[in-house]
Amino acid sequence: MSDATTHERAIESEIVTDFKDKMSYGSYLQLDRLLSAQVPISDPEHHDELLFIIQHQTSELWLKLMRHELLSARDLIANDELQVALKRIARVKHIQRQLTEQWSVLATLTPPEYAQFRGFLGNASGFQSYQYRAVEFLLGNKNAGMLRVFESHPEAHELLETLLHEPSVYDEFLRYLSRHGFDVPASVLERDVTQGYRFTPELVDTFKVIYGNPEEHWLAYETCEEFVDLEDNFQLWRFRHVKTVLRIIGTKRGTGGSSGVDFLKRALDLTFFPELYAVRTEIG
Ligand code: HEM
Ligand SMILES: N[C@@H](CC(=O)c1ccccc1NC=O)C(=O)O
Repeated sequence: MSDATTHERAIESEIVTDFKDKMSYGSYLQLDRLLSAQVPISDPEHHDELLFIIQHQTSELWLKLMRHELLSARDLIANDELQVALKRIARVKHIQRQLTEQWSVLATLTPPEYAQFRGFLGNASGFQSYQYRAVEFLLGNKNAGMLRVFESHPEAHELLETLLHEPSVYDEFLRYLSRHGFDVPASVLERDVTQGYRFTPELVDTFKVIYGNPEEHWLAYETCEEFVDLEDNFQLWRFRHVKTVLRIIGTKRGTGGSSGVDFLKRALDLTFFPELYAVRTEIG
């Protein structure tokens, strides 16, 4: 009998079923480990805590891939392989979209539901996400003070300490531009990369040259626009965070000790690539 008649798909005889001595889907992906890592702490267990845990764990997995891609993009730029770096950045932008879209799943958590298990979270907070901080450092939002919350987590502290002392993707792009004949002040090329990036007016003129003749500087021009996309996407994630927090806890203080939404909103004023925005005012 055909599948259409039985409404049941026949399992083909060649399909492999014996995994005693073979690698399987679950063993390759270490699913036993992955799927035993969701451990609610509310007592009695609250139905919605699993949503809360999985929302964070999936975010951390995407952040892991984002770190991987951004680190590679930065090193490719340093190696003058800008075209390949753009491929990495294209993937990062899709990851950012996933991260931003997934706020809608958590937004189904209502204030009374969250209030029933928030107390169990103690002082745990996303502020202590070392991967989020790693991504911010890679994009250039350096802040040595952020390392303090990782003093009791040596691996995270070391990772962030390393990234703090390394150039960001933007630092490497500016060095690339200098190697390729564009004017980049020595103060930028030799800057202390552990410090937050400072707006440099001379660079706006450099970007004016690129934006004034895209055909001639196509690769640099495309990279500038990709960077603006990265920042735009990052801000969209921050905005959705603020709005989700507002609808779930209003203006309560955060479990991490901050003022809450007001503190989060201040991040919306930060920019990774200030000259790429400043140049827009100068065009036309
Ligand atoms: C019910 C859901 C959530 C609430 C109420 C919430 C609330 C907050 C608050 C109030 C802060 C400020 C720090 C503090 O005092 O705690 C914060 C920071 C943060 N949260 Fe969330 N959050 C939620 C979900 C998430 C999720 C799903 C993620 C994804 C990983 C996340 C990532 C972060 C990050 C990275 C920070 C640091 C932001 C910064 O430094 O600007 N949060 N959150
Ligand atoms: N800061 C949140 C708590 C929170 O969202 C959270 C708690 C534990 C693990 C991750 C969290 N996510 C983001 O801040 C709050 O104040 O309710």
